[in-house]
Amino acid sequence: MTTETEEYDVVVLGAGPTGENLADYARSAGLTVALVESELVGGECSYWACMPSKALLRPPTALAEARRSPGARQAVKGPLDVAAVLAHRDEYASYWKDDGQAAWVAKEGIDLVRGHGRLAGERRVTVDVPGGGRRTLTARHAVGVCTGSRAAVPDLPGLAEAKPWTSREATSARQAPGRLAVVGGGVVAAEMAAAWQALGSRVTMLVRGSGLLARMESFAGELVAEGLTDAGVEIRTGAQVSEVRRPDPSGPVTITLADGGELVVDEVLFATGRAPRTEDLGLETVGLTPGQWLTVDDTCRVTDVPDGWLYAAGDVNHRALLTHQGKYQARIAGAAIGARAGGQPVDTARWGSHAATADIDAVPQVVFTDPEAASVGWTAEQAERAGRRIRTVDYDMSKVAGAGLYADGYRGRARMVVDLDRDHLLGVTFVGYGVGELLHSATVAVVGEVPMDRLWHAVPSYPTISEVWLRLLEKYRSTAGT
Ligand SMILES: Cc1cc2nc3c(=O)[nH]c(=O)nc-3n(C[C@H](O)[C@H](O)[C@H](O)COP(=O)(O)OP(=O)(O)OC[C@H]3O[C@@H](n4cnc5c(N)ncnc54)[C@H](O)[C@@H]3O)c2cc1C
Ligand SMILES: NC(=O)c1ccc[n+]([C@@H]2O[C@H](COP(=O)([O-])OP(=O)(O)OC[C@H]3O[C@@H](n4cnc5c(N)ncnc54)[C@H](O)[C@@H]3O)[C@@H](O)[C@H]2O)c1
Repeated sequence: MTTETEEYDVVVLGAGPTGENLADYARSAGLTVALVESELVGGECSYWACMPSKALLRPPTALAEARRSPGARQAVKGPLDVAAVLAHRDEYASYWKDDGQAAWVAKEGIDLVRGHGRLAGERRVTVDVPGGGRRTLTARHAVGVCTGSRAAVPDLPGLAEAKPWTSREATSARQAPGRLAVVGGGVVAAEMAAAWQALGSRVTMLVRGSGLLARMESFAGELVAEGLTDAGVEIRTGAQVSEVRRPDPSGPVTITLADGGELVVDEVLFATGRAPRTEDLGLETVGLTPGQWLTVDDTCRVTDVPDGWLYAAGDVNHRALLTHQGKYQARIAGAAIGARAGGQPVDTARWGSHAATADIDAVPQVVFTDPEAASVGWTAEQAERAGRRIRTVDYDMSKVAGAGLYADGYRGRARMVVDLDRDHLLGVTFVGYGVGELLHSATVAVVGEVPMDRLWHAVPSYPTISEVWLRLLEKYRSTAGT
């Protein structure tokens, strides 16, 4: 076993979107960087999450959009070409090969170290390299943990032996199962139910709560559920799975529910949340508990480790489990590491260059179902829980001229949450066709804390779906003081 020690300014564990960006920003600050990856450079997002899932969802949505447009509808003659969709997905997952991203890492002057990395005490990392052997890396300034998350599957009788799908199989499967059960009511569950129903499966969602997308405004889950039901998905709420059996490994799965009911399907997807990839990371060598999410300050420094050399960004710190937020944290942490290494001032004030702020107060998210659900910032309930004095304004998006032109029979709803004391928006939610691309306007308004009277002067183009902004603001002004 090799024990040679190699020294870098910064060692980054995990080359997902967060680790790649942290390495890049630390390198841009003039630091030497080693980036350690045990699977594929690009992480979950590139191969088993964002990219393949969106590649599966876009073609059915495009087809549905054509069918909602008179004239185009008549030109759509046949069904979805499932083989072509799956081929498109394979291309977007780079055929599960990371040559392109590894080449980018090399071009940026970052040293890629392949293998499983673990902390081995302060500023020290060991890497078990493929084919045997171990490398030891030390970091002069910082170690960044960007090891992401994995699917969390509950401990139910028979489940492990039944080999359920997780998000990995749901995004990489080569054919649609005849009958698919989806357990969970979050984003993965809703998106994957939409995708596989469109690709030919008969999908049943088993949701233990009362509806979908519980973290968004409740109308988001309701309208997305309506869309899924219209597409043929059966949604059972209040459905708690108690047991799963697959006696013949190549046969069907029997799911038993807590109320005694049974469901027989060809595959079952557990989309029941995420767990941190920290259980085999040597956390115990720096006084932390293996398997925990890593708590960080706003510069992404792990708070429970003295001397401020350990950073954690992306899913693993549990602040906002989204690629764009992991990359944002990486930009902030990379800049903070660079500034601290160079003895420069660090601006940790809210919205400062070294303080992640948006990942708590202004997280944008698009759920790529049909209709889409898009939100940024706080829901009315979150704002009220935080003790803010708010007013919510809702608008039926079907009344917007641009929405009617966009799709026949447009269905959708928008809400803005106004902070009455600070006079700006705390959150905005849009649900409807094509609203994903509308979301960034709301993100700018929330992050910029644009005063409501100034927002009035942000005139949306006619006739676009964005005109919903005008309608919301008109309603807000006409009901002022109510
Ligand atoms: C089905 C699905 C769809 C999604 N869709 C979206 C979307 O549309 N938009 C969006 O913003 N987010 C989406 N997400 C969330 C997004 O995938 C994650 O937020 C994102 O991947 C987190 O990036 P990360 O770099 O923190 O972690 P990851 O992408 O998980 O990368 C971590 C990397 O670390 C490596 N690693 C782990 N442990 C070690 C170790 N000990 N040594 C070396 N390497 C290690 C892993 O192999 C991996 O490559 C989706 C998630 C799922 C499951
Ligand atoms: N388009 C996007 O931005 C996108 C897409 C997919 C995933 N993601 C991100 O990935 C993360 C993971 O998504 P997710 O959907 O797996 O998690 P989630 O936390 O959003 O949803 C988990 C769901 O599973 C249910 N659940 C949890 N434990 C259960 C159990 N034991 N039995 C039955 N139901 C159970 C929860 O009630 C919830 O409905 C999210 O934070 C999400 O933001 C984002």
